[in-house]
Amino acid sequence: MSEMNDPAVRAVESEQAYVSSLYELLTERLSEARADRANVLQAPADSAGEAYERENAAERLAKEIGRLEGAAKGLVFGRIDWMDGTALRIGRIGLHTEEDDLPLLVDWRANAARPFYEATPVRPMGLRRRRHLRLEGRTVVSVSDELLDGTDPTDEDVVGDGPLTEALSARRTGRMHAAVATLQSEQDEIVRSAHRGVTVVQGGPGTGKTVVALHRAAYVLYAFPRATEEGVLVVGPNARFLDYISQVLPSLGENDVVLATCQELAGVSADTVGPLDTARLKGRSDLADALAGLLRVHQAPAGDFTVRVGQELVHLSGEQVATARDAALAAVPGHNPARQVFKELMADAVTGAMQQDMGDLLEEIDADTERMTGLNLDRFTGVAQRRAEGAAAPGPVHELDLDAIRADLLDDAGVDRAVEVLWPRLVPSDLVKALLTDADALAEHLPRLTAQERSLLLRGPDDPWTDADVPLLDEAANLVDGLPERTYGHVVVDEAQELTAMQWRMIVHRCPARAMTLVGDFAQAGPVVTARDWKEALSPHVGPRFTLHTLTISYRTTQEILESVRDLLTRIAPDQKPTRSLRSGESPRAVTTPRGGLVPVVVQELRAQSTAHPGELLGVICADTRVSELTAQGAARHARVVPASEARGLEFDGVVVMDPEEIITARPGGERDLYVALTRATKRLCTITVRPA
Ligand SMILES: Nc1ncnc2c1ncn2[C@@H]1O[C@H](COP(=O)(O)OP(=O)(O)OP(=O)(O)O)[C@@H](O)[C@H]1O
Repeated sequence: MSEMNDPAVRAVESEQAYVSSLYELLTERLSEARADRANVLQAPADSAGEAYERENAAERLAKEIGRLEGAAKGLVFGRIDWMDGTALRIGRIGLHTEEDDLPLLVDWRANAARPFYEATPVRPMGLRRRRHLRLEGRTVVSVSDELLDGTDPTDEDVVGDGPLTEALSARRTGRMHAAVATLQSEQDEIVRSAHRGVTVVQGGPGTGKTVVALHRAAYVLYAFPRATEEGVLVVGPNARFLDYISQVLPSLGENDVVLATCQELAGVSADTVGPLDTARLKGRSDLADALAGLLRVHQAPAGDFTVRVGQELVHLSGEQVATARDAALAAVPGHNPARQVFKELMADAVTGAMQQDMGDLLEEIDADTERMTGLNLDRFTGVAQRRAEGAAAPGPVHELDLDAIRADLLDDAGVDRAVEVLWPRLVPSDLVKALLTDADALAEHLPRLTAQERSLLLRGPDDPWTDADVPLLDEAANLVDGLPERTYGHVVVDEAQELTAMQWRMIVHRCPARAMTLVGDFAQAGPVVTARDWKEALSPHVGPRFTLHTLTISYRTTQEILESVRDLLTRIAPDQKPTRSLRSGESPRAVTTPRGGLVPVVVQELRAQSTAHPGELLGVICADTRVSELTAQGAARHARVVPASEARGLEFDGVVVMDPEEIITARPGGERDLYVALTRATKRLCTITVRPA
């Protein structure tokens, strides 16, 4: 068959013409946006308002430019043909000509694109064919078709290897790529879900939880205007992981999503890692109650209030103070903002008391004068007349300028000192210190902990903050200064099984609408977490209001590797159904070595693998304490050296796991760390075990 008669070649050529026109349109849109931005920036601004408008317009256009640039790679990847002969191209963003409202390219998130992901031969949704296009740069290099209506292929169809197989067999690059062209229907269903509350996605290693989380973030931005307005946040377990996923959303044309670890959210840097037992305790929500309890001690717990105004001492009773306290607490969240309200209420109460005193005094004078002279002073001051005309109280002391007195009171240093005694201004970190450096405060506010547990929490005043202190500092900031400055319309949490109760509080404070997508796997939980399932983890924060989905097919870990970890999985998560894999590959290899030779054998294995499989991404996962030794011995020349505690979510073509026993014993829950380490490879796994002496 000559090339021209080859349906694959013809299909590529005809798609190329269409794809080229789409790229031309994209280039045109980009030039327009760039020119508009240049014009906006050059336009004169005659007032601050105009300058502000100009800045906003320039920012909007910069975002649009970023969106178009981000979508350029792999701009179009799909086409669906209906049985009636019409067709739609599916891509990372939508594009249409100005004259014509009909899109030349449909955004993958649009309803019209749904059949591309959902149609099957059993339920073709009106489709005859689904076509995948593979592009290199702007060139179409292959197409591959699936026929959905049961008809035989014609000369126009190119039925071949599925694009999923192709995507899965591609080499890993160390960065995750969008899976928008090959999202599977069980994944797509969650990504496109209309549910706006809390969606939980669980599934074994490599089942695409991260893929679902990130595509869901992009979908939410497209489909839910409130999320676009208020922003989307993606939380990941560490900087290494965030770096791994960082390109996915920009490649879907979404540059505005905030990616952060919990530490970054709190804006606190704490490089020290504290002991695990302590960290586990600090993750409990009892700590939030303790901080709130300690704070109440600083919010006018009891007592009266006396302040000097001019020559007068004005006194408010404990009861009046308590009324002001309760009203201030109800008025605004946060101790410091509520302090201002408290102060204002106290100023009101003081002026009220003065008014009362003055009224009593004047009435006494009136009565005395009238008794002694027969004169009615009210008549002379015109008060009686004003009263008759219906003027509002305050009656006889109308002449006192209460507003001025109140303003003076609010500015008065003496008043501030008196308020400070009842309701001191606080610094959030001081509140945490006040709790953790004082054995009595710990005993009073953490009655449910044992004395030994409390002693684990006790710290010196100058000890550095640890990573487990971060959520406490954030909680304190919330209690002291009020809600976080930045909140989001939708929050996505990856490796969500890793969050402690205190970290969940951080997330929930930033998501007032409680619209969240949470993905994770409790079989992979680290040692700090105490919850064992979603209900336990989430119910204190969102109650029973979450929907749970389970992904069942692994796209990373080969069937052989999954089988080799089956016993381990039964031990760490007896209730979990084993995952089935789409991939098969080599059987995992196990190498044993005497203890002394461990590191050289690992480095030798890495060297051998990197030579045998050039261009592939190789990782070596070891107990955390071994990272520097391995690096010093040259492991990093052949592979990425990953501490077991940071392997969650990552993937490599080949993985060498160094000394599984050491990973198990390195920290509590070490078998789960090992399970994570063993399930990171897409192709080959080698474990290097120490032979007993
Ligand atoms: N529909 C898909 N098309 C192409 N690749 C996919 C698809 N779904 C998942 N993958 C790939 O499978 C691999 C595993 O996916 P992902 O990291 O999302 O799994 P995970 O469930 O988050 O894994 P883990 O439990 O280890 O964190 C990734 O390389 C991802 O790109």
